[in-house]
Amino acid sequence: MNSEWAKLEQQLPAMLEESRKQAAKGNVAEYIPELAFAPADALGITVIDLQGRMITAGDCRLSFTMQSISKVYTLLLALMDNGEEGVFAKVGKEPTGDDFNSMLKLELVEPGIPFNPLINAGAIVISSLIHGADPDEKVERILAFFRKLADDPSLSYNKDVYLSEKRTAHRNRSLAYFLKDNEVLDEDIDVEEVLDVYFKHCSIEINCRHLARMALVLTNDGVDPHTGEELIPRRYVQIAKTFMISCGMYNASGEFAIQAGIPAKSGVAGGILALVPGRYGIGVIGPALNKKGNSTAGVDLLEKLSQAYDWSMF
Ligand SMILES: NC(=O)CC[C@H](N)C(=O)O
Repeated sequence: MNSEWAKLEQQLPAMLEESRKQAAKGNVAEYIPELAFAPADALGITVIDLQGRMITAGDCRLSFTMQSISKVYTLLLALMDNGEEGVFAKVGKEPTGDDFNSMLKLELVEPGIPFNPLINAGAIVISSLIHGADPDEKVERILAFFRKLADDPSLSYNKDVYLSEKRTAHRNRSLAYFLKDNEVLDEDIDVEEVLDVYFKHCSIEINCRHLARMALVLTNDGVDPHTGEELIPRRYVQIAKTFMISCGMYNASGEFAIQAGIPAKSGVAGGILALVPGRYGIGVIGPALNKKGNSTAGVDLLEKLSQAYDWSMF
């Protein structure tokens, strides 16, 4: 393993430059206007191991918003707040095969609960399950949890991205009102308040090091590798990692499982959080996306790394 680390350190910069070429095949997300300002040809990566060693390459300093990556950790907080039964009464456990913001199956399949917590409809329901007296308290609890996981007390959400999404989220708004009509969001729930929590956690600003560190806690079964504190019960980490394999890369999760075979979660700002179980936490940023909403260069780099170092779990 030590020799793998040394090889990785040596080979990563060249591999990254090779994968960067894939950025030209993608486009930066524009449906949230503020995301369109991201540098399309950027690619960066940070890898951290359980001893706390770190390797970085490319544009690893770039700041960006978590977007859908945050859904893995709001799911974990919702599980810690409500238990498995409470959560899975409201969201399912199956991939959809549809786009992440699709409404299709909500009407098509009874009982109208979202198929899983990583599509937008599912994550909006998860936002409604986070404990807190009001939206501000819920957001504060999410931030406090994420700060511990990322080991950075200054973590916060990006106001410009939050407001940009809030202004333009017609589709998410329609999903949420549909869920309210289906009574998946209870009668006493204010839809706009739930959406506000959702937009804010999607707008949490991070860099590759934060992602790698958040992944490392999952790699280590929920235990902070440095303090030894249990931050997440192991059972819930197991659930989150399973969802990352089956749904983490949207409707390209099957393809990614075949090519890379490691748990991962992408977001439309171009971030990917990935982990090599028992070994590494990985954060990647590459803002240019393919049609399914995953970073073109980021996916290419993770697939090449996994194949070169035999990381697939399968
Ligand atoms: N796929 C994503 O990253 C989607 C998150 C984004 N905030 C949205 O709701 O559309």
